[in-house]
Amino acid sequence: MSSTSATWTSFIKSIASYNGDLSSLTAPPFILSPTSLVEYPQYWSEHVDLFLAPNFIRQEANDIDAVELKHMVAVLRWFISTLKSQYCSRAESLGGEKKPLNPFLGELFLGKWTDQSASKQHGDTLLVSEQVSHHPPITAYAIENKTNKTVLQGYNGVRAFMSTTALNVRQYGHALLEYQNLKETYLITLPPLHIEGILMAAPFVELEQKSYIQSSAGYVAVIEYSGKGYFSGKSNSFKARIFKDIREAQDKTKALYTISGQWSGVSKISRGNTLASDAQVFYDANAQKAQPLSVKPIEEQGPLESRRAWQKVADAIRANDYNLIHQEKSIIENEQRELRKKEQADNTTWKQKFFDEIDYKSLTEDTDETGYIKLAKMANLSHKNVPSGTKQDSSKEQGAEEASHWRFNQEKFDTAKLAF
Ligand SMILES: CCC(=O)OC[C@H](C)CC[C@H]1O[C@H]2C[C@H]3[C@@H]4CC=C5C[C@@H](O)CC[C@]5(C)[C@H]4CC[C@]3(C)[C@H]2[C@@H]1C
Repeated sequence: MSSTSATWTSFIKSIASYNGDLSSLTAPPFILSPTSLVEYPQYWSEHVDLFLAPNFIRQEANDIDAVELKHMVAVLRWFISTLKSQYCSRAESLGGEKKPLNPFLGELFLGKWTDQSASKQHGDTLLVSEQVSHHPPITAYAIENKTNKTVLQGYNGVRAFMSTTALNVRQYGHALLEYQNLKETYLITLPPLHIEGILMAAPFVELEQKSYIQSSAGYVAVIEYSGKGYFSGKSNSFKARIFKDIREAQDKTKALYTISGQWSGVSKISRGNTLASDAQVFYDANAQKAQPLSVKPIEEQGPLESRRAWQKVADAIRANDYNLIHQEKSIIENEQRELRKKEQADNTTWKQKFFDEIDYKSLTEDTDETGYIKLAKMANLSHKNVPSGTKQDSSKEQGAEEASHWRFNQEKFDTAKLAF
C-alpha cells in the first residue's frame, strides 16, 4: 500500500468520528487545495454573458411569453451555467475535489471580468468576497456590473456530517440577484450536496434534493438534482420546472417549461410539463468556455488579500511539503490568535469591511430593502437559520431561531475605491 493511500486510510478513520466543523480536519497534503474558500464566489459569474442576458431581452411583438417569463428562463440558464464552475472546477483542474484553505476572519478576494462581448455592452463586472465570520466560517460576496445596474449579492456557510461513504454538506445562506433597470429581483437558494468517492481518495461533488429561484415577478423555478454515483446512470443530473407561482408549483402538470439533463453537460428544454422528443438544447456546459476572473498580481495586493496572505502556504502545498505547510499555516493561525486576543483586551471586535450583518428579527416585508422576506414568502421558504431552501413550516424549522443575514454595503464598497 503506497504511503499516500496509507495516510488516506488513516485520514478516513479520523473523519469517521468527525464532528461537523470541516476546518477541524487535518487532511493529508495531497487532498489540500492551494485555494482559499474565499475565492469560490467567483464561480457565480464565469459566464458573464448569461449573467447579464436578461438586460438585453425585450418583449417582442409576436411573443407568446410575458417578458418576465423570458427573463426567468434566462436567469435559470445562467444559474445552471454556474454549477459546473462551482462544483467541478477542482476535479477538472486538480483531478478531484480538494479541501480548500480555511479563510481567516477579514480575508478578502477581489477580481474583475473585463468586457469580452462583441457589442461592448457589458462593461466590467467586479467581484468582492470577504470572510465575514470565522466561527462558523461564512463567506459574503457581491458581483456587480454597474454598466447594466446588475448586482448579485449573497453569503454562504456550510455544515457537514459523515455518512458511511460520503460527506454530507448542507449550505446556509442564499443569493439575491437584482436587475435594477428591469426592476426585477431573484432569490436563489443553495442545494444540499455530498462528496462521494472519499473511500477511493478521488472525491467529487454530487448535488441532491432541490433548490429554488423565485422571481419578484412571481415566476418560480424548482430544480431537482440527482446523481447516480459511479456505477449506473448519469451523474450531475437535474430536472427544472418553471411555474407561474409557487402555488401552481404544487402541481407538476402546470409547469410552463421543463428543462432536463446534466448541469455539467447538455440539458434540453420544452414548453409544458414533459420533455418533448424534439426538445431544443437549453444549455451545453462544454460548449461555452468559462471566462476566468482576472486578479491583480500578488505584489499589488493588500495584506488581507487571499493569494498574498496564503502565498507561502499555497507554494508549500504545491510542493507537497507537509512540514512547510504546517509551519507556514501556523504563522497565519498564530497571527490570528494574537489579533483576537488584542481585540478582547481592547474590548473591541473585528469590523467587516463591505458587508453588514442584518438582524432580521426586527425587519418586516416592508422594511427589508432587499426584498428578501417578500421573495422568501412568495416561495414558501423559511428565512430562519436553517439550511438554504428549507420550506416554511417544515419540520427542519422547528426550534430554529430567526437568522441574521449578511448584506452588501454599496456605500462602503464605493468609498473604498478598491483597485481591481
Ligand atoms: C471528509 C473530509 C475531507 O476533508 O475530505 C476531503 C474532501 C475533499 C471532501 C471535503 C471537502 O470537499 C470540498 C468541496 C467544497 C464545496 C465545493 C463547492 C461549494 C460551492 C460554493 O458556492 C460554496 C462552498 C462549497 C459548498 C464548498 C464548501 C466546502 C467543501 C464541501 C469542501 C470540503 C471541505
